[in-house]
Amino acid sequence: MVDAADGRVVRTGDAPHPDGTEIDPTAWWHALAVATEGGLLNDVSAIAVAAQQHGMVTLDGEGEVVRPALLWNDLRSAPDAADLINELGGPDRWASAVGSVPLASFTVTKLRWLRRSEPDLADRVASVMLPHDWLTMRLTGAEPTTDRGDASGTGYFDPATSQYRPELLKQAFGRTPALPRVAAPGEVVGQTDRGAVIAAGTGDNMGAALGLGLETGDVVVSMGTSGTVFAVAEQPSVDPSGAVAGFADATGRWLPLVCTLNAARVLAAGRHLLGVEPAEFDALALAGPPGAGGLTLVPYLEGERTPNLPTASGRLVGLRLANTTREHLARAFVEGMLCGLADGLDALRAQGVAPRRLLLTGGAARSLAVQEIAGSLFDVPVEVPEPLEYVAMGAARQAAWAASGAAAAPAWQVRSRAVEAAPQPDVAGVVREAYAYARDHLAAELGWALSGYCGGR
Ligand SMILES: Nc1ncnc2c1ncn2[C@@H]1O[C@H](COP(=O)(O)OP(=O)(O)O)[C@@H](O)[C@H]1O
Ligand SMILES: O=C(CO)[C@@H](O)[C@H](O)COP(=O)(O)O
Repeated sequence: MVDAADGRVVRTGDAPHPDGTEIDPTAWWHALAVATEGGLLNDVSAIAVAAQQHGMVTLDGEGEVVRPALLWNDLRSAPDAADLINELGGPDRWASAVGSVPLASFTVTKLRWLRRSEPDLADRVASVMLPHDWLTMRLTGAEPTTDRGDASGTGYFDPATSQYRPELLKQAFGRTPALPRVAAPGEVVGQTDRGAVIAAGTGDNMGAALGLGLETGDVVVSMGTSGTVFAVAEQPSVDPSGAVAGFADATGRWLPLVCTLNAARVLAAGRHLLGVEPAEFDALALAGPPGAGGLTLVPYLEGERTPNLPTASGRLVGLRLANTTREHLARAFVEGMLCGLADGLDALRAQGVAPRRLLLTGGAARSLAVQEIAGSLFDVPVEVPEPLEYVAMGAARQAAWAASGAAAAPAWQVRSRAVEAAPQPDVAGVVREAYAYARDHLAAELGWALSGYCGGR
């Protein structure tokens, strides 16, 4: 909860999300009740929901949930994604139709999986929506709505025209269930019982972009469960390689974005391996030499989405007597995670994004080792915004915008601190070459050639 005048945080609440990649959406409703216990929302004038993108919430004709929602990081629909790409005539056809090449995260592939694997349940589906759409509908008690930003992660919405592509939904699912109405940026879509206005809400990355007040030249490197690298753009983007998803943002612009499956939890795995807490892990990583003495981690611990290697596992290469130390290992985990995101930055550049500064966000941005090593590894100045939940800040800013009835979101100041470590192109070059070599070998063993990915680095 923030003060609409200046974006100052007044109160916060939270509730945990269970592990796993599918969940009954009612758990989100209960989590909202826990997070707002004690009347947190009683005197608010406006609310918006920002939530993880993609996913699949299916409802029957009575509005009841048909099956647990599949989340963005559920990879069971990877073969369905490949089928859909082939059926339409290749990745470039999808990129031109909906701005993105559908991977297992995208709703359209999950619907194909449902039709193929659970046809009886598929037959019961009357409407399909996204996590934030469902929660918003529960709050308004009215017709379901979505926004351009989240809709652009379905695979059946064209962010360039802001129109659904029902023929693509039909191709995937055999018919076209009802879809939420796409609300305009800043629109009021309903009211709570207490009279607070409800804004359209959006996907989490669009929320973070709004919360951070992104401007041209800003690139966010977000390290939460997913790793995302994104920027606002004045034009839609189309990347047939599939590395960059051409999403819409929450303001009427676009949000080219690269998403990896392996970010903060790679560091958690490193801490677990070494049996240390975050502060000690950071100290170890900073004590390890740049390049970790030739030790390289390709961090595909959850399979990977970008590059599209859903069956991959991680790989640690270059072990020698001299580098088999706790310091080298911790350093290799941080560098491996950041190299995956640096590849993402290259993919954004290939789409015409010209970064002037990087903003590190997400839970892992709290790590001093991540901050310092990012400062030397990336070839753009790095800043760390003051630690806030920027997805929630974006939802709040959208809510304040809707309540104001103004043409644009209110201007709130975002404070950030420059990371002092300067880019070290020579060191970064060596680290990234070693990473690219290990990454490409891993991909080749899985039968994939990544030539063209990130400029063939
Ligand atoms: N100091 C830290 N160092 C490294 N990782 C951290 C630190 N603090 C929190 N994290 C990690 O951040 C993650 C949560 O980040 P968050 O951005 O909230 O994720 P989500 O994408 O799930 O919203 C957790 O995996 C947690 O381990
Ligand atoms: O799929 C994407 C972006 O396309 C993810 O960024 C999800 O939107 C959610 O990520 P976490 O909040 O769980 O990290």
